[in-house]
Amino acid sequence: MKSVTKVTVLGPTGRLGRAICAAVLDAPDMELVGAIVRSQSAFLDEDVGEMLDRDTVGCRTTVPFEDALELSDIVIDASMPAMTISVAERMAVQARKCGLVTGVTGFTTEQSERLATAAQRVPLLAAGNFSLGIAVIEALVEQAAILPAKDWDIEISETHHRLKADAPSGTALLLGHAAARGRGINHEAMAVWAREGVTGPRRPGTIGYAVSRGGGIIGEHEVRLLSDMEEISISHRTHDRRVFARGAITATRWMCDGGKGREPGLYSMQDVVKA
Ligand SMILES: NC(=O)C1=CN([C@@H]2O[C@H](COP(=O)(O)OP(=O)(O)OC[C@H]3O[C@@H](n4cnc5c(N)ncnc54)[C@H](OP(=O)(O)O)[C@@H]3O)[C@@H](O)[C@H]2O)C=CC1
Ligand SMILES: O=C(O)C1=N[C@H](C(=O)O)C[C@H](O)C1
Repeated sequence: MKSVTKVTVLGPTGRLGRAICAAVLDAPDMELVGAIVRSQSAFLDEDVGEMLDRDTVGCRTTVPFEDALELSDIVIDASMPAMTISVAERMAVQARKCGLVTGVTGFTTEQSERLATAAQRVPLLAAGNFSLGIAVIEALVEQAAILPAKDWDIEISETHHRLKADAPSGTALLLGHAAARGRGINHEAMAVWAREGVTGPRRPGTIGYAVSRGGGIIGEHEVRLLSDMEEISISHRTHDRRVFARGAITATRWMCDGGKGREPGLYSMQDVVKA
C-alpha cells in the first residue's frame, strides 16, 4: 500500500500558507493533519477547507502545536520568523524525527543561527524561494560570479507586493550569497544594502542591493553583472503564487524520501533540484 505523508502547516492563513494548504489537500500522497496559527489569528478554530472556500476537510486551525507535531511526518512552514524558531526548537527536543520545510524569510542573524542549531537534530530544509526556476538561476549566478570582481560589478534588485514584511527578500539574499560563493568572498563584508546622499564611487567588489515595494507584484528578481563594455542580466519573474506551493510539495517529497526521511541537517532547494 502507498504511504501517506502526514503534514502540518504553520501559517496556513497567509498568502503562502493558503496556497500550500490547497496543494497538500490536492496531493494524493499527503494528508493535512495540523494547521497552526497564532493566538491573535483572525482565523482561529476554522476548518481549513472552509477557509479555502472548499469542502470541509476536518482539519481545524489551532494554536498549540505539540499534538500536531506528534501526528506529523513533516511540517511545512509559511508563517513568520518567531513562529518558525519556536517550532524548530520544540522539534529539536522531540524524540521522534519529523522534518521541517520552511519557506519563511526575514530571519535576523541570531534567528538564522538558532535555526542552524535546531538543524543539528532536525532534518530542516530552508528555502528563501520554493520556485525551481529560482534554484536554477541561483546556480547560474554562482557560475557568472567567477568573472573578475575588478571588472564586473554585481547589483541585485527585487520588487514585491506592498504587504511584504521583510527586505531585501530572502531570494535576493540567496542570490547574493550565490554571487559571493562564486567570487569566493565574504557576503556580509561586501554587501551594500542601500545608497543615499553623496555616496562617492562604487567600492570595487561589493554586491549592491535595491528594493522596491508596490501593488500586487508576486516577486521579481534581477542580478546584473556590469562591466565597462558589456552586461549580463539574470532575472526571474513569478506569475502565479502556486509555483511556491508546488515547489514546497516537491521539497516535502524530497525530505520524506519515500518514507525513510532525511537525516538531521540543513538542506536547501539546491539539494532538491540536484536529486
Ligand atoms: N519561500 C518561498 O517560496 C516564499 C516565501 N514567502 C515567505 O513566507 C512568509 C509568509 O509570507 P506571506 O504568506 O506572504 O505572509 P502573510 O502575512 O500572508 O502570512 C503569514 C502568516 O503567518 C502567521 N503568523 C505567525 N506568526 C506571525 C507573526 N509574528 N506576525 C505576523 N503573522 C504571523 C499569520 O497568520 P495568523 O495571524 O492567522 O496566525 C499570517 O497569516 C514570509 O516570510 C515570506 O517572505 C512567501 C512566498 C514564497
Ligand atoms: O513575501 C513574499 O511574497 C515572497 N517572499 C520570498 C522572498 O522573500 O524572497 C519569495 C518570493 O519572492 C515571495
